Amino acid sequence: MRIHIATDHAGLEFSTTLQHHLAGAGHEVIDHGPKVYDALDDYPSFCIDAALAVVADQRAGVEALGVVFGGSGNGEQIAANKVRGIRAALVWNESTALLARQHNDANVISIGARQHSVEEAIGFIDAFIAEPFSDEERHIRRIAQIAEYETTGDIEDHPLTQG
Ligand SMILES: O=C[C@H](O)[C@H](O)[C@H](O)COP(=O)(O)O
Repeated sequence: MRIHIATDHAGLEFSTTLQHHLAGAGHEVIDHGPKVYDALDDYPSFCIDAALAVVADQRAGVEALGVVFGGSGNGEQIAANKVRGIRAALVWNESTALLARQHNDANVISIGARQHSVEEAIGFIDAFIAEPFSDEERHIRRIAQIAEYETTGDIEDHPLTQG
């Protein structure tokens, strides 16, 4: 699996540990920055670059996911979700990591590096990467509705459906 990583100053130390961990697990890790510590750096460009790379890889048929993190993970998730085709999930425990894949087919995980120990966060990321999408019809339908809005700027009224 190719894993695109981005953070900001709040997650830089964690990023180094995480990259070693993922590479050791056999993943191809691509670091979208930052490369050096700057307490005044801004997360959007790093996270958007990583998200664009995930979408480009997936469109080309390459198995790829993204990992973004900062102090809270909130801004990083917001930035990644601005990229068309990205479904970035803010994850804070193992259950949300698994559900992000099972229900949402999330292709980016966002984590608050100031909210967890490195070991805890690595556990969430490993769980996220290993978990497949459920492929269940109701989840496919809901993801398609989000994509419909993303593509057309419009969303039909979808009547309540069983499932
Ligand atoms: O949502 C944004 C992230 O949590 C940032 O990592 C955070 O806002 C950075 O905070 P500061 O600039 O105070 O270190």
